[in-house]
Amino acid sequence: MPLPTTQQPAAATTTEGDGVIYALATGPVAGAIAVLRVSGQGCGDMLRHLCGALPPARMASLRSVRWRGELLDEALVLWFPSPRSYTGEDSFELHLHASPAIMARVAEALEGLGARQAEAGEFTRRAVMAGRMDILQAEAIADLVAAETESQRQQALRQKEGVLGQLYERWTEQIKSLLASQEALIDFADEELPPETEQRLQQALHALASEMDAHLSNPLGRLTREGLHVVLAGPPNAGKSSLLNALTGDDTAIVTAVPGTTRDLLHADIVIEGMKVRLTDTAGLRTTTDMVEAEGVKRAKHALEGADLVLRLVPPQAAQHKGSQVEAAEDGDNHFPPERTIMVMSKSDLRPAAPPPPPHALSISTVTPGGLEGLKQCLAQRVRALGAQHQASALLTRARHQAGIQAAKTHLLQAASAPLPELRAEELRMGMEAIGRVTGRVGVEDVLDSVFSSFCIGK
Ligand SMILES: Nc1nc2c(c(=O)[nH]1)N(C=O)[C@@H](CNc1ccc(C(=O)N[C@@H](CCC(=O)O)C(=O)O)cc1)CN2
Ligand SMILES: Nc1nc2c(ncn2[C@@H]2O[C@H](COP(=O)(O)OP(=O)(O)OP(=O)(O)O)[C@@H](O)[C@H]2O)c(=O)[nH]1
Ligand SMILES: [Mg+2]
Repeated sequence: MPLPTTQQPAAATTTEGDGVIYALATGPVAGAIAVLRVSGQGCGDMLRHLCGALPPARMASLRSVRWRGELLDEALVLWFPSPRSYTGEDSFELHLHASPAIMARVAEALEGLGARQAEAGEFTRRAVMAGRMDILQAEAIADLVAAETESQRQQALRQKEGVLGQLYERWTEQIKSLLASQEALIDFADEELPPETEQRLQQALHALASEMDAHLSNPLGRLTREGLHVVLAGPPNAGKSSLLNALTGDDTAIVTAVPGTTRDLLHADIVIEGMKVRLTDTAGLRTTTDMVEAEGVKRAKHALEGADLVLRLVPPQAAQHKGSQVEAAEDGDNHFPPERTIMVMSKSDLRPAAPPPPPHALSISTVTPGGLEGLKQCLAQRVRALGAQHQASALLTRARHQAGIQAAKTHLLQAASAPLPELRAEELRMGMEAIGRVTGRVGVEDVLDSVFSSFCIGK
């Protein structure tokens, strides 16, 4: 249920740390209890107004919530005086009976006392502004609230503990000390640079740049957040849509005996070994004069390019006529990236006498019980291998981080090839700034809006 909105337009009242905000922290009114969160300078007076004397700090107390002489609810009340609260400001929580009628009246009372409804992420935004967490930890809270899989939960908690911030902080400190050495050279410009100092600087810069490279090229953070992109592709009628349905356990995709049934890309998420896997069903690859189907084939080829893994379905006829120019041309061999493709011989029930699948290929059937076991195990194996590779490392999860660290690396390499200490110092400063933007040390105001726009109200 939407709470009554404030009188003023939200945008005009958004000043950091300004005013008392409230929000339902427990999402749409449902279940037995709803938690209303309130934060901001002076909210203790509001709590006194509603419940009489302030309850003991950080302890649950049962109180009557009254407004203008009327009892609104019996609630559990938590009072968090500044600075020991989530936001760092005076805050309180009302654990109310979850009913739309109670919510509406308590919201009305809070607004009567001068509070306004919080914007998305505003509590966490205030926590960042109060220096209680950095932007990376705030993003981690958004990830934690949205976590659907075990790997997402673990990633978010690690980042919330600050592992990513600590890594970036260490890099910043290292760059800072290199910067200090260059600044010392600027101050004593007439003295010759000893060759071993020059060598040490080069080593340090390249070591740092390659550490950043390893971090940038580790895909596990993105895979955890977005899911492993697995694309099902192959000629028409190969059984792609049937496989999608079998893996998800429902009938998302239309299946018919007519080749060319699927045209749009169809997405469905499953979880394998605690990892989100995004399956994409595609139009069968063939040359066609049908405009609609041709568009589908184009999209299918595009999906193949962005795939982390491709399941290339090969139906029985195609396997038998392998090498026949018709099939080869229609199937578009060159669209399958070999290192990311698993060959899947489909409809194995129709070829009981067929020779065993070629090495590295799997054989499946969507109509025989257990016909998918091999494929499922193969996918699970891939996911496990990914996870084991980078168990405890600080993972880069967002394009925002990618862009910042990439820029920092570029500045380090430019510093390495710059001929003068002044130029090196400038590149090093820009490198530190690029990392600072990722952690929020630099230009925090610029990134706040984009970071918090994806939050839910009440966080
Ligand atoms: N009812 C309720 N449950 C919740 C939250 C909440 O705000 N309210 N949380 C919201 O995210 C999470 C817990 N995180 C929290 C983090 C810090 C503080 C806090 O008040 N910190 C103070 C006091 C610490 C203390 O008492 O020792 C501090 O760090 O100074 C509260 C909750 C999940 N569960
Ligand atoms: N016997 C047998 N038939 C299958 C199997 N998988 C799919 N089929 C049948 O093959 C036909 C085509 O299946 P689809 O899943 O629609 O094939 P598709 O690859 O999605 O086809 P397009 O969307 O046209 O590209 C349907 O009649 C399915 O019932 C299988 O494992 N065994
Ligand atoms: Mg299909």
